[in-house]
Amino acid sequence: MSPYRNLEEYNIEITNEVKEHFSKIVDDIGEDVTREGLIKTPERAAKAMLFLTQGYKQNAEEILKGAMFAEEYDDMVIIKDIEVYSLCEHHMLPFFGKAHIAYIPNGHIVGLSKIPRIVDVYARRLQVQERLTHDILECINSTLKPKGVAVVIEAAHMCMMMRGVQKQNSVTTTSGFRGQFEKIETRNEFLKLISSDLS
Ligand SMILES: Nc1nc2c(ncn2[C@@H]2O[C@H](COP(=O)(O)OP(=O)(O)OP(=O)(O)O)[C@@H](O)[C@H]2O)c(=O)[nH]1
Ligand SMILES: [Zn+2]
Repeated sequence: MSPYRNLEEYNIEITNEVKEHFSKIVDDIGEDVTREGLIKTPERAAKAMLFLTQGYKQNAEEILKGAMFAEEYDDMVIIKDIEVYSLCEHHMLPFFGKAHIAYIPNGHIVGLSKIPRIVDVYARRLQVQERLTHDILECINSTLKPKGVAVVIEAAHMCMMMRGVQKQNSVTTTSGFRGQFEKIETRNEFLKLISSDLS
């Protein structure tokens, strides 16, 4: 089975069930679900929600294992500014921002696109930013077994912007470091490179 399962493979019964729930929500908030503009809304919302949570059906380890190549390169590899869109598990509202990821190979490198792909696998679930950071970190660490891995995520949370505390400019930064990145010099080099426009 492809590790990149997507919407086309979604179970029609689940889509219809989620659609019925959205229909009820539209009704419960006082809207007219039969109004022209809203007729297809429960179905669209169901498909959007299933798309945004498709990570539960995907396997990040398989994605990484599918493109690991033996290579004697033992310097830092950094992929920065990877867009992240996730849903906070408390309010099911989006949080979004950027992930910066680095690893130091240990006999194997990985296809570059696979790093953003595994970010999406873990982001497309109900998450907290801390767990998202650690899920990505542990997946790379246990699958690629590099000499070191680092993950930094900077994100804004709609549940803190549109409602609740209503702060528009706060950004949450989470990070995780394993192996050689636990050494302060290596970690600082990574942090310096992700803050530069030239890395
Ligand atoms: N640590 C962490 N907290 C998060 C994340 N996303 C949302 N939250 C927080 O989850 C908390 C849930 O707190 P509750 O008091 O149960 O919910 P609430 O009454 O809606 O809280 P307010 O947002 O303060 O109105 C809030 O403080 C949110 O800011 C996340 O990724 N990580
Ligand atoms: Zn929230």
